[in-house]
Amino acid sequence: MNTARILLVDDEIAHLKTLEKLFAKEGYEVLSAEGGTSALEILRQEPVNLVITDLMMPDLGGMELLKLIKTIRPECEVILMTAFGTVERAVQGMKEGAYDFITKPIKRATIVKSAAQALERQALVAENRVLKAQIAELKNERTIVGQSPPILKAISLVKQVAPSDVTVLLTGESGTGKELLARMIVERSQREKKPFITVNCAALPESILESELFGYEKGAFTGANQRRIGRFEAASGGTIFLDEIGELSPAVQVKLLRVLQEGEFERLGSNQRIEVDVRVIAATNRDLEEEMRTGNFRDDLYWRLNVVNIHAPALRARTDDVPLLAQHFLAIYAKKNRRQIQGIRAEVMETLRNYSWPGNVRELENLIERAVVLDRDGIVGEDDLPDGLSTTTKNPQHLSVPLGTTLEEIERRVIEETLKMTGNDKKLTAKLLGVATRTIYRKI
Ligand SMILES: Nc1ncnc2c1ncn2[C@@H]1O[C@H](COP(=O)(O)OP(=O)(O)OP(=O)(O)O)[C@@H](O)[C@H]1O
Repeated sequence: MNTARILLVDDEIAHLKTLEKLFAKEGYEVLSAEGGTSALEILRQEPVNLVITDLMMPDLGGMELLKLIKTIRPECEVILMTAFGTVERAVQGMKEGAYDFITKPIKRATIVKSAAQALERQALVAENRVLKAQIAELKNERTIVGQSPPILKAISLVKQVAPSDVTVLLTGESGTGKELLARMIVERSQREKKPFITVNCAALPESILESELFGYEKGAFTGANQRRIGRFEAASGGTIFLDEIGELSPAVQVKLLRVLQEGEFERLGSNQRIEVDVRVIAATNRDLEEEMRTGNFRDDLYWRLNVVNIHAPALRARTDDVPLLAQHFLAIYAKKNRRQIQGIRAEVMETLRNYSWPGNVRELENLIERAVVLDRDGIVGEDDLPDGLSTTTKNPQHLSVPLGTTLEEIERRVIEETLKMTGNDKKLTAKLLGVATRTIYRKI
């Protein structure tokens, strides 16, 4: 059953009746008018989604009617029906805002398809308008887009801790927006105008990382031709963001612990103490508690870093944010690439919602950028998605168990399947199942 309302306008009564039957059979609600004037009368009183009108009518022609509709009901779509000799006028009609024109004699399939597409565009435009309004509202949240409870919780914690100098540990999978959250903390802190230095601890080899962070004196090692200050000194008075903190070697962990505890360190090859006032924000996509247990990460450092923990939720745990984020990136990349794109087809949005997003927001961002560049018809459709995305789409998985299964067995399977779905992320699994992480460990 289609809930849309279609108004048919034609002075040829027999033709009008045929169309009435056709669209009623398709399940639409159908209204009809035997001329432009009475069509206008109906439009003034009734909500109508789509008008399908003949061009040549004695009282008020299709073109005039089109212009009036676009004035009084701009959201209403219009399809023009035209006889062979008047195609040029119909083309003119497209310029005036008609969705399509169809030449007589009219084929059933053609007109039904065109009507369905016009209505889809209308729904899309309406949905995009709502999303745009929501995004405008979010502008003062900087670029952190999302309205789902887990991201709102993260944002609210950010606001709460930003003004103090407390050390923050951001956790969450890769691409969930940890760096963005770190920037938001800085922007809302008293250190906003001071240096903000970011270091990706995984990007540098262990030997170089230590000298990058703490600097070195001339002659500290082969190739150290002159003194160089490290990132901690560069960040003095401001903030340092240490990304992928789980990758730190034991030696660097010790030095970092001392900076956090005493605010001091030495450059490589020097005995001189250097004092710094730096706020530390650290991030990791590893399970540091697990790393602690296996002896890869120092307990004392962990507790120093984890004064406040803010968790950036995986995108699959907040699928309600997918349309907002998709729309947000669409606006950004359409502008950047100077492309006019009206929106994203409903079925594509559904595919995106159901996908499991192992690369999280970063993956969604890349996907939309690609779609914007590839798109040729002004609407992001299935053809603009990478091959196989829909087939790899993972609906929130279901577990079916025969009645009579023991609760113990059901629990075991739910935990196993949830672990699989989250890529063995115990913390996320615990969150999804509403239990403490240690419960998951215990059950495993
Ligand atoms: N909530 C969000 N709203 C808007 N953009 C977002 C959001 N979350 C992430 N992004 C964007 O996604 C991309 C990845 O985010 P970011 O680099 O902050 O993730 P990350 O968790 O630090 O990743 P990694 O662990 O791999 O360093 C960035 O381009 C960022 O701007």
